[in-house]
Formats: sequence, C-alpha cells, structure tokens
Amino acid sequence: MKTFEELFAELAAKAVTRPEGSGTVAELDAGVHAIGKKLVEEAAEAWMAAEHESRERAAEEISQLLYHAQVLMLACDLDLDDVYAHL
Ligand SMILES: N=c1c2ncn([C@@H]3O[C@H](COP(=O)(O)OP(=O)(O)OP(=O)(O)O)[C@@H](O)[C@H]3O)c2ncn1[C@@H]1O[C@H](COP(=O)(O)O)[C@@H](O)[C@H]1O
Repeated sequence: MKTFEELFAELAAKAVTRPEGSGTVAELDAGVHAIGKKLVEEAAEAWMAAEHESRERAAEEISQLLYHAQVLMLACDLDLDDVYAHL
C-alpha cells in the first residue's frame, strides 16, 4: 500500500530514470492526448464500478483513476503543490 504522495514521488522518479518496462514511461512517451483518453476511460470505469459493482471494485477503479491523473500531471510538468494550490 502507498499514499498519493508516495506514488507521485515514485512516478516522478521513473519519468527521470526511465526504467525499462515501466508503464508510466510508456504512457508519458505516448503523450498528453493518449494519457487524457486513458484518464477519461478510467473515470468511466470508476463510475460504472461505483454504480453497479462492489465497494472494492470502486476502490480499485478509483485508484487507477488517481494513477492516471498523476501521469497527466507529470506530462504537463505539474507537481503536487501546483494542484494542491487549487484545493
Ligand atoms: N498504480 C498503478 C496503476 N494503476 C493503473 N495502472 C495501469 O493502468 C491500466 C489500467 O488497467 P485497466 O484494466 O483499466 O486497463 P486495460 O485496458 O486492461 O489496460 P491497457 O491495455 O489499457 O494497458 C493498466 O495498464 C495499468 O498498468 C497502473 N500502473 C502502475 N501503477 C503503479 O505505478 C508505479 C509505477 O509503475 P510502472 O511505471 O509500470 O513501473 C507502480 O507502483 C505501480 O503499482
């Protein structure tokens, strides 16, 4: 288990070190348009899980939504404070 902040630190490091086999690096290379499509897809899956499936499935899909939101932040050169400033 990891926190939102710990995941972001991990992804930010991977964006720099670019380890082989990283899905994050592959997504970043695919670009903002592809990441945005994935984010919307995960949002829809989170909605469907919340409305039609279990709490556990909703939690799983929401975790994937948060992951893709973080990848989009990295693709836009945003860090957590840039986002937290609007909360
Ligand atoms: N938390 C996540 C995470 N959540 C979701 N995903 C990816 O998002 C996609 C969501 O799965 P779906 O079942 O919705 O999608 P799918 O259609 O089956 O998958 P695709 O065919 O689209 O890839 C999968 O491709 C996952 O790899 C994640 N990929 C990575 N992480 C974490 O990010 C960190 C870095 O990962 P790597 O960059 O891959 O090393 C690690 O700690 C991982 O646990």
